[in-house]
Amino acid sequence: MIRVGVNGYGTIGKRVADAVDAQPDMELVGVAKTQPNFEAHTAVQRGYSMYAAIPERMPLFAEAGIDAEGAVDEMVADADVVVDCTPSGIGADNKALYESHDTPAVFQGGEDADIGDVSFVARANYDDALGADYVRAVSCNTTGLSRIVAPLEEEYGVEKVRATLVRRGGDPGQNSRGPINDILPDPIDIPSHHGPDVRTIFPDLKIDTLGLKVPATLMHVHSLNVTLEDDVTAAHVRQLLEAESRVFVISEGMGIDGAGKLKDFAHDAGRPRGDLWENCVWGESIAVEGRDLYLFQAIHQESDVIPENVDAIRAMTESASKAESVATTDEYLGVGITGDPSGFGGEDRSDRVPGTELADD
Ligand SMILES: NC(=O)C1=CN([C@@H]2O[C@H](COP(=O)(O)OP(=O)(O)OC[C@H]3O[C@@H](n4cnc5c(N)ncnc54)[C@H](O)[C@@H]3O)[C@@H](O)[C@H]2O)C=CC1
Ligand SMILES: O=C(OP(=O)(O)O)[C@H](O)COP(=O)(O)O
Repeated sequence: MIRVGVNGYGTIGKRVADAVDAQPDMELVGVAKTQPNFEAHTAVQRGYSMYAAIPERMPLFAEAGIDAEGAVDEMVADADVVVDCTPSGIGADNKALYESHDTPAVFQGGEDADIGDVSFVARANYDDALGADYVRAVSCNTTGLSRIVAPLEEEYGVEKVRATLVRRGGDPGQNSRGPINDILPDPIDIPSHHGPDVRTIFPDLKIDTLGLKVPATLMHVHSLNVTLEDDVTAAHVRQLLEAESRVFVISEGMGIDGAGKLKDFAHDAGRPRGDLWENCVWGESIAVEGRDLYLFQAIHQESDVIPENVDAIRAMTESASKAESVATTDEYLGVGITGDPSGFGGEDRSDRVPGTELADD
C-alpha cells in the first residue's frame, strides 16, 4: 500500500483525499488543515485522520471537538508521498518540510513549473514522472488542453494550437472573488500563461492562448482551433476523442447546451460534489476546415486534475505502468462517460484504446 498524506484540504485537497481513499493500492495517512472549520469536521466524519498544518493551532482543534493526530510534520514523516494542495506559492514554502523528511511530493498547478522535476498530465507524459521525487500536477486549464493535444499529436501531428480560455471568475465557495458583473481580458497580456504552461508538457508545441474571466463559478470553457499536419474529417476526430476515457464527448441528443446543464447532469448522475473529471467536448462543435480543427470544451476546474494527482503518485512510486494506473484510477474513481448517459461512469474501455480501430473516414 502506498501511504499518502494530503497537506491543504480545500477545493483540490478534499477531492484528492477522497480519490486516494478510494484506490485499492493506497492508504490515506491523513489530511492537514490550518483550522478546524466545517471541512475539518466532514473530513473527520469520513474517517480521515486530522493533522494541524500550523502546530501552535493544535488546541483550536481540541476546542472544536476534533482529535488531531498530531502536527503536519508527523503526517509527512509517516507518508510515502505527500500531495500538497495548499494555495499557490505555499507549496513552494512547504517543499523544505518534505525534503527534510525525504518524502516525495506532488504539487499543484499554482506553483511555478520549477518546483518539481516534472510537470505532469498522465495521458501525455506519465513515464517522465517514474521515480521522480517532486512532480507538479499542472493546472486545470493546462490539463484540459493537454488531454486534447496528446491524442491529436499522436494521430495526426499538430502544427499549431490557438485557444481562447473563458475562465470562471472563482470557485463556488470563493465569495471574495469578482468580477461581480463584468467580462475581463485576464490575463490581459497575450499570450496568456497557459500556452507556456502547456509547453511544460509538450516542449515543442506551437501554442498561443488568450484568457478572459467571466462572473461564473461553474466551469471554464475553451474555444480551440488546432491546425493539424494531416487532412482529417470531423467524424474521425470525434471518434478519436470518444476513445479517450478522460474526454466526454457530449452527444447532440443530451440537451446539454452549457456549463450549467453539464453540472446538473453530473449532480443528477450522482457524481460526488457534482464533479466532472473529464474534459467535456461538445460533439456538435467539432468542425474541420481543411487541416483546421475547431471545438468547444468545458473544464471543471475543481476536479479535472484529481485523477492526474492519483496517477502521479503511482508514477513517482513506480508502482504501476501508465495503462495500469490510468485504468485503476478511472475504475475506482468512476471516471468515464460516453455520449450515452447509460454509459456514465467507470465503464470498460479496454477495447477503445486511443489510436486503434478508428473507422476510416
Ligand atoms: N481551484 C481550482 O480551480 C484549481 C486549483 N489548482 C491549484 O491547486 C492549489 C490549491 O488550490 P485550491 O484547492 O483551489 O485552494 P483552496 O484555497 O480551496 O484550498 C487550499 C487549502 O489550503 C489551506 N492552507 C493554507 N495554507 C496552508 C498551509 N500552510 N498548510 C496547509 N494548508 C494550508 C487553506 O486553508 C485551504 O483549505 C493551487 O496551487 C491552485 O492553483 C489547480 C487546479 C484547479
Ligand atoms: O489553475 C487554474 O486556472 P488557470 O489555469 O487559468 O491558472 C485554476 O482554475 C485556478 O485558477 P485561479 O488562479 O483563478 O484560482
